[in-house]
Amino acid sequence: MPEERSTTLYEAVGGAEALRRLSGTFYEAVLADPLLAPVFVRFTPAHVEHVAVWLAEVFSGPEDFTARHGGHHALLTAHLGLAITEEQRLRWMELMTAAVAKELPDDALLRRRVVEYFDWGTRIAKDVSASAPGTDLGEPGPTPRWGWDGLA
Ligand code: HEM
Repeated sequence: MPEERSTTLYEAVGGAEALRRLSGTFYEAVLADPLLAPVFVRFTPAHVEHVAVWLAEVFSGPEDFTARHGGHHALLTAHLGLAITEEQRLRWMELMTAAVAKELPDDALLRRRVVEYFDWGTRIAKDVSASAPGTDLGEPGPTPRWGWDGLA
């Protein structure tokens, strides 16, 4: 079994600092993209930090998104009403895959698992985005965890 499997994905990507860089590089590209920029009209710099904190928790780092930012329910609610198209989801994936290649360690399995998380997560964001703002999402359960074997 490779040594990397004994660490969390959070540790393997390089922790909070690496996730902040990933998020920053990604949103820089998003805001310059003609297909995605219109979806992010209400973007603020806090978004970069919130996404990094979310990813840290998903990859088994500190559980700060749950403690401070409303947890899984708030994450899903943020996407209500955005009406994300498949074309937009694919562009999001393209830009995130490029950001992963630029900012994360040169480790093929690590990068594959991270990109697989984004593929899974963007499908959920797209599904949720088809519902109107204010839709009752119920209790979605705890923040999902993604590891070396995918969804935990
Ligand atoms: C794994 C996939 C995704 C993750 C982890 C994610 C994460 C997040 C987080 C943490 C927030 C809250 C930010 C804050 O509170 O400042 C957020 C909001 C948002 N997300 Fe995502 N997101 C994903 C997919 C997508 C996709 C595919 C799109 C559109 C193509 C999208 C568009 C947005 C927008 C526009 C907002 C801000 C909504 C507002 O203006 O209040 N997200 N996302």
